Amino acid sequence: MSEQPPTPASPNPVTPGSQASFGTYRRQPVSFVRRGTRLQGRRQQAWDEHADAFVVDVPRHVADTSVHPDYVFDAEEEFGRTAPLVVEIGSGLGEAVVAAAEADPGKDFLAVEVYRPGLANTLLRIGQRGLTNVRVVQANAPEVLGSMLPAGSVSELWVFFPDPWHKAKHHKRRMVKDSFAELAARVLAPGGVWRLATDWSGYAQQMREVVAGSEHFRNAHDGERTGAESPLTAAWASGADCEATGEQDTVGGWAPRFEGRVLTSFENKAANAGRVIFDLTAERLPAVP
Ligand SMILES: C[S@@+](CC[C@H](N)C(=O)[O-])C[C@H]1O[C@@H](n2cnc3c(N)ncnc32)[C@H](O)[C@@H]1O
Repeated sequence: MSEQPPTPASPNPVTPGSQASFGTYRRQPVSFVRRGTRLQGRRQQAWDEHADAFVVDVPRHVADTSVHPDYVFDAEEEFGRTAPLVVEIGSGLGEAVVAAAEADPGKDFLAVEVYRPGLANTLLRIGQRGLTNVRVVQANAPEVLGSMLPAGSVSELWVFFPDPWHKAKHHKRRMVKDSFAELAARVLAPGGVWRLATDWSGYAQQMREVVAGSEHFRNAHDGERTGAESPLTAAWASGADCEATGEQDTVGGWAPRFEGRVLTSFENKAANAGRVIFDLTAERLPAVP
């Protein structure tokens, strides 16, 4: 755990349940809804036992999930070593990040999540496994990527099963959009990898377009898995999450399932509901001089 960061010169007051509860944050749409923050039982116990060691204590700005723009995370100080840093955005209950940290002790992991009970669950798992290479932060992801993490400091960025925001009027609240690709590009080192997964075909197509439209990324599986091999063709055949059109996906670009991603309860539910899982892998290109 790093030392307490310097108190910002003129911090705005923290406003629990502020704009974020209404879907905006300084007029920007946010990708989450506020859910309960109260902890009980084993989660409260895990928080009490492990928060000091594993929760990154960030100074806040406009809300209790915001990050003060002056605060910069120092991974070397935090972990006490230099190692590749993997960041998972929207880590939920921590199943994926904790399993990966256990499997790969040579890397450091940062779980970013706004949902406090999810983070408490992550702490519980960290404690059960005695891991030292994971930290968690309760914060709005775009702020973590926009200012908290130093530019080029991340080797892998994971966004697995972000909230789909189905209705067209809510699409602006989706996390993965052009502006998010800019933030992802900011934190990833050249050659770094952005991994994405979703169980919603419409969002999968949006993700594929975001990657294709960004000058900072190359789809590592461009043109692969078209036609009968494409998960999109499968989704269009099944009609599990969209109208069954029987069309063929001629674009492809889908990655094989990322073997470092364990099957979370969330993904399991999606698969049980018959939805197809989409993986995408984007490689951070070197900056254009
Ligand atoms: C659908 S869940 C998926 C959780 C996990 N990745 C999994 O696969 O089980 C999406 C998660 O993203 C979190 N989330 C949504 N918007 C976020 C944001 N702006 N910053 C941090 N976390 C966010 C939600 O709280 C939720 O836990």
